[in-house]
Amino acid sequence: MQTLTLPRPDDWHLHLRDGAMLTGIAAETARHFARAIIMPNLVPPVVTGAEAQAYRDRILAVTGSGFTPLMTLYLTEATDPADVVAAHRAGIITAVKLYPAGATTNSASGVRDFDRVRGVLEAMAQAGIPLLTHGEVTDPEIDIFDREAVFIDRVLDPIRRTTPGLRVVMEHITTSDAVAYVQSQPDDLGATITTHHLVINRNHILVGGIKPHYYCLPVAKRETHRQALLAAATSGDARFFLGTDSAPHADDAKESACGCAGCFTATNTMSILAQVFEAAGALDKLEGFSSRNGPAFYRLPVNDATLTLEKSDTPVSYPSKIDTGAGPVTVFDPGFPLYWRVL
Ligand SMILES: NC(=O)N[C@@H](CC(=O)O)C(=O)O
Ligand SMILES: [Zn+2]
Ligand SMILES: [Zn+2]
Repeated sequence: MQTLTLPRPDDWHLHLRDGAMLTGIAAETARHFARAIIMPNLVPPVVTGAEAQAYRDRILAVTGSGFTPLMTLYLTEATDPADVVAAHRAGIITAVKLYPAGATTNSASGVRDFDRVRGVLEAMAQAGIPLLTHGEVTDPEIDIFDREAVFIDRVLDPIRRTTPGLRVVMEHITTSDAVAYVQSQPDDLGATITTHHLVINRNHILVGGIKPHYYCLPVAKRETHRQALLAAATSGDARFFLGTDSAPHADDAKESACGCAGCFTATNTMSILAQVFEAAGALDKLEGFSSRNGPAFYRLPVNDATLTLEKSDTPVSYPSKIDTGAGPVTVFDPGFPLYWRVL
């Protein structure tokens, strides 16, 4: 029996939601991951240090202390730089999240005019607080498949040039353009890659009928982009690390005439990744991607605890849905059987 033991992985981009959904899904992550960067796009969003602290307490009440939620603030044009710096200094927050207004789920309170957050970004650069970006422009003229590449040119690169020292994570990258941009920059820039973007391309969403459970933002691109993401994730380059962007929505909100964006992958992420990395001939690179590169970027220790995966001869079973008090949530289906089981 083949086994693989890793330092316990972390998830550097995760949606846990709140209330009944949080209660129903938090264990799916806490079972395998030691820490996660918790996205702040609740309704209403997590914008102050006090709100982040209260949200952290609600998460810990569900997970218990074996899991460490690393909190983020949702950047708005009214964000107070002093509050951000104080929350960071007090150990309440790890990073700040930039959503262009209207770019994705619950982003209406995000940023419209990037000049209006310059003061916050400068304070973050000085204090060493990373900025996490949902990297898509919202200009209706720009095709949805081009929105990430245009964001890099029009928004991200100008922000980084005018804010020296600002550490940035490009979240959930989906294009070869983003991979190339990270590779061209110094190591104050990192990027998370999701599990699902290593598995699906846009055909999975659209061929043979529309598949709402494969719809997320940024939307999956053509196959050449998936291959670029896979090459980056398996390259050993420490600037690329796992952020699942596991984003639960109740099935009735996904299977709708206007379905929500988000794939829920917490349950089977580690099994899928082991399989994908093995198929790419890079099983030895999984440890860096899921357990070492993220802590290195965030200047945190690698976890002492471990996680062991075992390869079976027969496919492992996992639930197709998680029942939550907020309704059932469909678990991402990679479209192939999984043989790696987390022990
Ligand atoms: N990725 C998604 O498609 N959805 C996320 C938001 C986000 O990460 O952009 C969500 O909150 O549902
Ligand atoms: Zn996003
Ligand atoms: Zn997300």
